[in-house]
Amino acid sequence: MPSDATPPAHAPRLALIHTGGTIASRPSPDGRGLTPQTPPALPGLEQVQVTEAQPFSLPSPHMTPAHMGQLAALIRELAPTHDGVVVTHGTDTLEETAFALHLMLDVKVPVVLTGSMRHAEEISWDGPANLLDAAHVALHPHTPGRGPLVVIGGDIFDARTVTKIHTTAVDAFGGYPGPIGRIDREGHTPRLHYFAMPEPRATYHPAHLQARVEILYAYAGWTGEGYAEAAERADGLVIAALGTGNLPAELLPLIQGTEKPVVIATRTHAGPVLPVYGYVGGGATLVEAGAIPASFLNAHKARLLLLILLGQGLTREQIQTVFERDEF
Ligand SMILES: NC(=O)C[C@H](N)C(=O)O
Repeated sequence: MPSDATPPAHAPRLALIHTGGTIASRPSPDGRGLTPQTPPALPGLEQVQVTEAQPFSLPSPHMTPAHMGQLAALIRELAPTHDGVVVTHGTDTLEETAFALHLMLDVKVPVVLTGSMRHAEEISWDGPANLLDAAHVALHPHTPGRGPLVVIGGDIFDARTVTKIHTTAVDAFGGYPGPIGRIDREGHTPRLHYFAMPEPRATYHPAHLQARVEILYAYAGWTGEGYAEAAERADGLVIAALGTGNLPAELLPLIQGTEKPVVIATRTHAGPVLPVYGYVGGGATLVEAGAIPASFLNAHKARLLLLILLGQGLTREQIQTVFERDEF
């Protein structure tokens, strides 16, 4: 597979958007632990014209769908005058922002998200290398058409499948089936390989991101605690169910009695939700009761898809079709 970047005709223009996270963090002066303070500087790209923006500076557990919408709007504004966009972001919810952008953005230029696991005052500070990798990936001629990507530790991930798999390791990201590409450096020269072809994807234009979608997490012995309350106050539910999308028997009548969309994801870390089991609460009975299998999306990505589809005014049947046909 080709690996050398073709030099562009003009100086490449990169939009660098900072949103906070550990990549912008340091120990706070009051001794209370790390907080986002200073966005990281982009090292070693003298030939590139960089425009920086910082719409907000948050630890990523404070990110909301509204922030994701704000970020999408800013990227739409910057994309026409840039060749690539890099977003620095906390790693905790990075996959959610990446997937929300994947669903909402149809800009022509690459969008690459990155973060760091160690802060600027640590000996193993991984911010500069991740940022430089992300910039190289964003400006590489083989990147357009792949949707927003996540670059961490030299691995390049698709927004649909990437997930945080470790709380402290520098290689904190994975997901099934794994990276779609890899960036390394030979001296100062980036070497980039993609292992997958760009794939078509659907994009959505929700009128709002305010739908309330709650996630319930299944476990052995769950008899539906919390379900009725969540179904009452939310516009839709996602259940991180068991295995291929099964639940304890007590959940079946609850789902049968719910008009609002109920999406069944899995708490297992890889693989699709398939309605194969016919015992009470088995996936086949849940689908018969109207539940919607989440395909291979994890619960928090299924939640964002449902929230965006509700925000676009889709009916439960239309939502089911999107999930069934993997239109994301
Ligand atoms: N490594 C990180 O960025 C974690 C941090 N708590 C955040 O997501 O903002």
